[in-house]
Amino acid sequence: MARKVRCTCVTSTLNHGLCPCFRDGSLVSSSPSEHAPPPPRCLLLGLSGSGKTTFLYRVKTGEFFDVKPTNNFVVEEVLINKKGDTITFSEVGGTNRRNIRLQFLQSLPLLGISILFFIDVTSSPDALRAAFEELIYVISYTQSRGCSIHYLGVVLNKQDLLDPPGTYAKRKGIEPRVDLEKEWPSPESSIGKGEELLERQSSVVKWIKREVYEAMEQYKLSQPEQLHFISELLHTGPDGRGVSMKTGDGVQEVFGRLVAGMKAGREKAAKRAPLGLSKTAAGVKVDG
Ligand SMILES: Nc1nc2c(ncn2[C@@H]2O[C@H](COP(=O)(O)OP(=O)(O)OP(=O)(O)O)[C@@H](O)[C@H]2O)c(=O)[nH]1
Ligand SMILES: [Mg+2]
Repeated sequence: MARKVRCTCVTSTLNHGLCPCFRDGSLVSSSPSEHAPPPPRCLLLGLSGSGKTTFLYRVKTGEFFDVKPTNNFVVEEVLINKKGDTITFSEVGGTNRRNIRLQFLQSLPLLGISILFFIDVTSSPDALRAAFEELIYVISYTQSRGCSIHYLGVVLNKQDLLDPPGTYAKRKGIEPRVDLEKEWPSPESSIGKGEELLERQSSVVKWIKREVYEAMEQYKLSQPEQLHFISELLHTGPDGRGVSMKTGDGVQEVFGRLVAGMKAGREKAAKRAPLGLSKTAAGVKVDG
């Protein structure tokens, strides 16, 4: 039965205490009709501190908020067009132990989902490895449950903190955290030795991308219907921009790609699936 609840998320703050949320695994919907299909859903996943909540606030309000680590999970509905269509984002906090995330994933109907997976590009190589492991775990876990991933966007966030000379961080007066020349990337031979410094920045991205593809091959995982590395936005030089939830650069592009990718992935999956497989056993239409 559709009902509204009072909670403390951003939507409720903006909407007089009312919002559509999953609480304790049960669907609470503000749809006008309880028979209307639920809005497409996207999981926001990634290690703690990678920028998931910051993204959520950005797309919800257009503003940057300095947020605290997420306990358990947060659910927000975000408008995608003037017709009033929405996406429901579910952020699973990265500080929790994996079994909490597992429980959350288990509570969702999983026939087809979309995921934005956040990676902090300034992480140390060890932390990046942990992020890859988590990403591979998420892909293999969803596939082991017979669920296809309609869209997977890997968001390489915090590019404002990379520090090639003359690029974004310096122009904006942001204190760079990673000096690419000195610290990053050391992933051994994968980075061409004689490269110009500015090119090394995009090498970081290439390295991340290659690692993910290799791991998927190693574990024999199927490709998601749509897979984007939100990395092409990383341009260097005087007009360089990056993906940064802090500065807001690339946020619209991430969102736009997600919306288009979810639609394309869903259509691709529908063509492939035999009739009738778009419904769960409980008769709930799974969308997005
Ligand atoms: N410089 C910079 N800081 C960012 C960016 N995105 C997020 N942050 C900061 O990184 C910290 C962690 O961001 P969150 O959005 O809480 O990260 P999260 O992935 O939701 O973390 P958990 O909820 O613990 O899983 C916050 O202090 C943010 O302000 C970015 O693009 N650039
Ligand atoms: Mg969070």
